[in-house]
Amino acid sequence: MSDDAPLLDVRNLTKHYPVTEGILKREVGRIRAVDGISFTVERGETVGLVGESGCGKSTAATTLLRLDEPTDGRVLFEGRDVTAFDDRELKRFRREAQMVFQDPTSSFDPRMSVGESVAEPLRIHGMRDRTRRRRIVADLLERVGLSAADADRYPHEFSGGQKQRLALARALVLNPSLLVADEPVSALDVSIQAEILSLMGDLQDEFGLGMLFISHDLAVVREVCDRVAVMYLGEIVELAETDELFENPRHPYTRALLSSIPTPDPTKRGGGVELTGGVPSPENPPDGCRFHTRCPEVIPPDEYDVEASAWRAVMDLRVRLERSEFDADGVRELGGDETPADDSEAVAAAVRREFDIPDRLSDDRAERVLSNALETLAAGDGAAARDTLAEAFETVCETDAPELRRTPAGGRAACHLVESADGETDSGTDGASSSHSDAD
Ligand SMILES: Nc1ncnc2c1ncn2[C@@H]1O[C@H](COP(=O)(O)OP(=O)(O)OP(=O)(O)O)[C@@H](O)[C@H]1O
Repeated sequence: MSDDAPLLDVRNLTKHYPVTEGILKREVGRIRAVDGISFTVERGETVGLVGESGCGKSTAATTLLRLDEPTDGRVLFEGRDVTAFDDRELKRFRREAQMVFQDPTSSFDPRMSVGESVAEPLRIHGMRDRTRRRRIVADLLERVGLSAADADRYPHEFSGGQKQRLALARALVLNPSLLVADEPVSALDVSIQAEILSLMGDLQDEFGLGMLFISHDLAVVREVCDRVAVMYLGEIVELAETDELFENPRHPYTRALLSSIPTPDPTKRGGGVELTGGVPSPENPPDGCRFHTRCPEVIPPDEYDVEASAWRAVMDLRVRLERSEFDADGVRELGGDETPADDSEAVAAAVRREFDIPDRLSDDRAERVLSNALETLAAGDGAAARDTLAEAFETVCETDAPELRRTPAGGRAACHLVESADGETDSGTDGASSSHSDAD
């Protein structure tokens, strides 16, 4: 053990779930649930892990605790390599690192009194003395705002908020130094959420806990976290001090997430960033920057001067063509009855309307490429249209995966647009890759 080492140091953590087929369970693909994430949690610090549903937050939690075996990467706990722990070391680690889940109801056995449930980890870890167990539980129940007498009651007698208090008591009964909380308040009424968050803050101070706080609720994350890591499709795209991240988000995805937080002041709401398209499948994530298929700031090639919204619209058409979700038949349907199938101009206009592409792009050369491609599409050759657009409009965002680089403000972001600490905007210039620790 080393006192200088971070409490938790996650390096290049990876978890892929195999996709299998047939009785022989032949592997035909992999779900890249977590794909090389690195971050640290210091003693007493709360680090938030945020991102849309399915981006890999829960998988990150369970694999770093080795409740699920990682596919690759290392997890160091107080400098010791959790990924190399044998059964005995793992048992000890399970005392030091605890998890709290979203749904407190399913985490209690309805047939056990809550006192027995809270004391269970003590029993499992060898404390035979029943009276001592009861004393510890009574003390903890009081510390989480319940009463010692509650120990003899059963889970159904408690509200959701009270059950989450019980879950916290159980997580703390072994005196851990790390708490991983996966959406700990999202199943609770908003009025109760604040109480539980405040209790968690108090307990954290009291127990000196480091905490990984997983949530899709950015308003909550802003309240409780010291630093925040933003995940997209299995990767961390930005990591920064909470104030910095909320005041000055560097990654377009972070900006889009923040813009979806409702605020009481309608003039401040949103900033109007709207993401197009759904989240791609983690089984087949996009090449380059995984966010490029939805990014409002996707970079046009140098040779064209096209405004961002028009460029995004053209990219949306490209994404649909690449995924073969849109072809000549789809194009004809767009036109409806008024558009004769052989009127290629009318069909092209219908495609522009569908994708919000302007009638003319402001850049003449880009417009020529687009009109040619639309004509080919209207003539029934979607693949050729796709190739024409791909060749002429290739962007760095789809060819190069940006590395997670240090920003001038001290955080990290993985985007070709983000200026790194040394003033560069190209990738790979300061060596701070996503496979390195973020211990700054
Ligand atoms: N056991 C599993 N087998 C196969 N795929 C899985 C498994 N567990 C998770 N996944 C997939 O991995 C991806 C990440 O899931 P995960 O639950 O970690 O995301 P999340 O960000 O926590 O989402 P949510 O906020 O909805 O819980 C998803 O595509 C999910 O379907």
